[in-house]
Amino acid sequence: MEIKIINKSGHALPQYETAHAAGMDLRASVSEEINLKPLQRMLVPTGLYIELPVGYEAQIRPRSGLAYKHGISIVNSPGTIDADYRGELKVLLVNLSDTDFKINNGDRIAQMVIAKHETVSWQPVEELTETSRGEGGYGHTGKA
Ligand SMILES: O=c1ccn([C@H]2C[C@H](O)[C@@H](COP(=O)(O)OP(=O)(O)OP(=O)(O)O)O2)c(=O)[nH]1
Ligand SMILES: [Mg+2]
Repeated sequence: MEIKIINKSGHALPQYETAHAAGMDLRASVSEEINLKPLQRMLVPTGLYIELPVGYEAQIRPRSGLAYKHGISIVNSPGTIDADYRGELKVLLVNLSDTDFKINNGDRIAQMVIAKHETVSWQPVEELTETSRGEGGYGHTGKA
């Protein structure tokens, strides 16, 4: 499937890094180095604008390497890009480590997964179908 994209990033288009990867890495498109302090969050631009087909979304997810090695995550993970959004794709990074983290133009800061989604309507009712789980949750299975 082809998706329309405008690339103002100055970098190559996002690509799958391996044959069967689910996500494409997103690069920072910034004019100067960013210094993300501990617990600081920042909306980092990518210079990319996409036109998703109706029925699709894009999810902006953290990269596990950055998360593990540097505590870099995404505040609203997974970020949701709606099919009718025409603005610049941005990544809401947060530094969960206790040291500064520097981001340079072109660094791969996140990954994006394109996914199908349903659009539903509600059927208001008074009762829901019974199940053995019922209202149990939050670790209730396996208890005596
Ligand atoms: O990580 C993200 C999340 C969102 N967006 C863009 C695309 C998305 O379609 C739009 C709105 O996102 P969302 O619905 O998560 O934010 P909101 O706070 O509900 O804003 P709005 O009232 O504009 O929907 O912002 C991004 O660029 N990056
Ligand atoms: Mg919204």
